[in-house]
Amino acid sequence: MTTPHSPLPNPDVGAEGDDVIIRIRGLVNQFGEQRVHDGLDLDVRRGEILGVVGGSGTGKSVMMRSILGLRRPDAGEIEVLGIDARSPDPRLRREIERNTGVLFQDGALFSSLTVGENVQVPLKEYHGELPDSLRYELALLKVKLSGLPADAIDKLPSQLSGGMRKRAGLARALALDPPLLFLDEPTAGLDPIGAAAFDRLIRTLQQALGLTVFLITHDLDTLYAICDRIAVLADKKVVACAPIEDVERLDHPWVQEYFHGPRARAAQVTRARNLRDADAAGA
Ligand SMILES: Nc1ncnc2c1ncn2[C@@H]1O[C@H](COP(=O)(O)OP(=O)(O)OP(=O)(O)O)[C@@H](O)[C@H]1O
Repeated sequence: MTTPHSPLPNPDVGAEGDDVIIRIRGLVNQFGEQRVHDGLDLDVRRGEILGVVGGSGTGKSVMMRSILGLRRPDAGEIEVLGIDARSPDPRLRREIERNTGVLFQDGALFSSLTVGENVQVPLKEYHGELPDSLRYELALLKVKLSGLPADAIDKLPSQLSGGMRKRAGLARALALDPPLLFLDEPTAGLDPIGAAAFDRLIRTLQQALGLTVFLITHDLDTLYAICDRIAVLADKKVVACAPIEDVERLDHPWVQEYFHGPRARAAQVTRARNLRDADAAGA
């Protein structure tokens, strides 16, 4: 699959032997006259953090919604954990839902519920048989796992900072121990230190829990710090899906502008420094 600009096609698609957890083929999404995706292919491998980038309006969120079954595509195939995401069968839909955690951009917490009650929403839906005290304990575990202090569990979202609300959203996304985690702009609105801490948290949780992470971001620091591969959306398709070092070299105008501007250089310097520090700490 090549594009007029792309010497680096989406090389993994169809590769033999990969443990693919999300498989998209020929995806088409259209709103009226506007075609957002036109024959988009993508494989997400088990255990990776896949960063999804692309200009504004290129259809990153629409792709995520299609994978989650929140939008029915106009054409194409999507398999999540081997299940057809387009299936109207509610049991299959539920199976996908039970195995995926989602952190939406705004956290999407219920404002009238405490953090603990928010985290317990999916637990109640899928494990209604559990006693209240155990559900509370499970919620507390997820709250702590997400890096919040234990007393945050009884607070309302409005009593938390933006960064803490993201962590509360993450705690809820992890409530059912899903193997697959979707993050939509997780560091948007955080200051650089808060964003770096959130990146580290995602990496730590991904490694500790063996998660596969589908991460939409504009944040170059996040891409350099924690993503195993980057999928680039442009021209209504995924024009490349590869480690960042390979994507940087892609001969595509948007990629060149994005990965070779001043912000990208700053992110590269930060990564080089972090790698050096990590080497020194390991030496
Ligand atoms: N429900 C809808 N009805 C009509 N058009 C829509 C709808 N949802 C998305 N679109 C259009 O689809 C295109 C892709 O939207 P999407 O939100 O996926 O972009 P994005 O890549 O996530 O952008 P951003 O980086 O700005 O968040 C946009 O032009 C948007 O206006």
